[in-house]
Amino acid sequence: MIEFKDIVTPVDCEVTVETTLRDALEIFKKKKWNLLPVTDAEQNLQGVFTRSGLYQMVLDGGPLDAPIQPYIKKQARSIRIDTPYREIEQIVKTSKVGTGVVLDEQNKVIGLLTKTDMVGALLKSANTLKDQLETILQHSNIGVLMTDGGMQVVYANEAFAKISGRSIDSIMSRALDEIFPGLLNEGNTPHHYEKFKSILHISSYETVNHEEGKILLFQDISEFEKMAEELETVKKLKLTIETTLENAYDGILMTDEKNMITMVSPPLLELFNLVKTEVLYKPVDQVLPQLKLGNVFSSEMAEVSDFHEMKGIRYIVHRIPIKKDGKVIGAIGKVMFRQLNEVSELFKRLQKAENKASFYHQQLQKSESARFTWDHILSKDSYMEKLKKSAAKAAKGRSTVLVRGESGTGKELFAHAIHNSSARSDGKFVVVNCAAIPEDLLESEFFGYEEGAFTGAKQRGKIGKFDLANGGTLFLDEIGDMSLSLQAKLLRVLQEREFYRVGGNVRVKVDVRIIAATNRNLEEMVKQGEFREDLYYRLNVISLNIPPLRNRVQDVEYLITGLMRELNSMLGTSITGISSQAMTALLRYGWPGNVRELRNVLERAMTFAEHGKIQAEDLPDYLISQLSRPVTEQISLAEDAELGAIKKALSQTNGNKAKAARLLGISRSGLYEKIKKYQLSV
Ligand SMILES: Nc1ncnc2c1ncn2[C@@H]1O[C@H](COP(=O)(O)OP(=O)(O)OP(=O)(O)O)[C@@H](O)[C@H]1O
Repeated sequence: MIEFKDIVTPVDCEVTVETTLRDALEIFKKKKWNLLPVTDAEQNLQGVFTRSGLYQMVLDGGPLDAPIQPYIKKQARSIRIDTPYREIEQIVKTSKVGTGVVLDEQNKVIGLLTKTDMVGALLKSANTLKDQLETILQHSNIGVLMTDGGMQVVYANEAFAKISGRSIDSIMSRALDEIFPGLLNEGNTPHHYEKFKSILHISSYETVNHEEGKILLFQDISEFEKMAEELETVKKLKLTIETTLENAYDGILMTDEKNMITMVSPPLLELFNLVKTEVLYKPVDQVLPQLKLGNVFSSEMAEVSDFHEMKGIRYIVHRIPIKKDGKVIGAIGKVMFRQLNEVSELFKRLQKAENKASFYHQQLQKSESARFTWDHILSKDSYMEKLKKSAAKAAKGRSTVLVRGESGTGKELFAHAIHNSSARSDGKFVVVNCAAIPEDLLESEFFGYEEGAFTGAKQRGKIGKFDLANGGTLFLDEIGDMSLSLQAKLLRVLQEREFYRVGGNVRVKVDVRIIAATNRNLEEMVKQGEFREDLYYRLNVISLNIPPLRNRVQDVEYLITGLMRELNSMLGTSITGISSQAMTALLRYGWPGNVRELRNVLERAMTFAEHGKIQAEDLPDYLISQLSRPVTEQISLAEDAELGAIKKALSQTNGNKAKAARLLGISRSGLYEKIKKYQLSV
């Protein structure tokens, strides 16, 4: 930067009003100045003695010793040394006076400012400027090309050489149109110049010859294109994250480096009752302080919270820091509650299954002992009550008992209770399911076999069920499924109270009470020759006929309550309620599988039930569909009562319609009509 003091010509001679023409001539001869500043003894400016003043004095014939005083010009042009350089430039350009006197801050004369000084300085600053500009242009990544008025290239920088793929030497001093045809026809407004992948600006300037030269600037946009591509990728990535978040199964939110919420998933908003627009760009520690997401900014580590609860829903928070170059620049909060509930649901079911397994394990240990008593047979039905009483009486004797009824009505339960209330309750209660054991094994199951009776395994012999039940009760379930040959052997034991083991010839005496059960029509089987008549009579000494559940109208609701209590202790649950819809569905159903089916349905529903109550949706579909049965199929309360009375009468009379009609006080044909109306299967 040029300063004024750098271009001032110092004055090293003293010229006063007394200076003589001779001295003045001497100074002018030596200095080539156009004027001499005239000062007093304190260097204050008195005026100037110009070269033309000198000539005038000589022409006037002034003696050489005469003082120059009369020829001194009083109005001298002076400039203070602290005048800014720009102003000096202006003064020099406009002033008619070629030379000015320079004064210091105390207005004392210190030098002269000549036009030569000024031109020299301007030239120097122009050169500096040129050097600076050239340095900038050479290092700029904007390609620069300059022509003179004749459109010949006068300047090109490195960046242009790079953009155009030409060396500077091959361009310089050549006609622009020749090297880059058509370039000059490009418009003056900045635009995309495809050939050089640049934005082109063309502007004009005035050359020293007052012609119009061109300056062409090329801004490389391949960098921008790369950036735009990157931006596009970032945008796509953002969209992907947003879509993922929108559809996330769990609650997720993200924060930035100031821990402000930048993204949030709908399940999270739903869980915490929040509105997206109200939480976005808010500090997470203010909106959801319970998540403690700020923790990861100090710990810089991912962490998992303890269990929390919201609206009765348990959740855990997984806090994850987002790091860049080792610095935490945000956080992700993952609020897991859905899987958690599923897992805990599975866990609950596992626990229930375990409880069940241990229950069955205990029961297994108790097998061969009768577990149930009359109290376990739940019923409010008066016929059932009577049946229990008669069975209890029969239990006291020794007679064989035949328990009949559809599958699942509780035949085995009766057998248990009979044994338990009999005099042989201390003895074993041995169960044989005649339908479940293969025919060829049934005999050895019953009577056992002697050591070495078979070649092959189990050489040591086997104790049969009769042996086991000695002194106790043998419960022959599904007796109707026993083969005729075995029926004969069974009959013999019943008659003679002794038997032979398989492969043995020693008579074994036994004292066993037989309780048999079947759901088959033995009378019909006898008729068909499938069941021995003599055995039938032998078994049918005391016959207990358990009515199906559909004929025990009051029992369904009573059993539901009782079975739920029992199942709760077995499953380890505490389901105590049942919705009225679920109850309606259960009451409307026909229960072909009887109490066993009801028990299974309840067990399943209690496994699924939440909040301590069975809902309709916890029931299997075929039961839910009871709710949507057409109205015409449904019956009124009065009809319900009527149906109940008919069912009861029929079950008390063992399906004897004449007796049932009498009991109901209606005609037989009237009963037939009603049986048809209610589609009863009798
Ligand atoms: N009155 C009742 N009170 C409580 N539980 C009952 C009652 N009747 C039956 N159950 C239960 O129903 C299920 C079936 O009972 P049980 O095995 O005694 O029937 P069943 O008539 O012997 O069946 P199957 O002929 O198929 O052997 C058992 O879990 C039993 O505890």
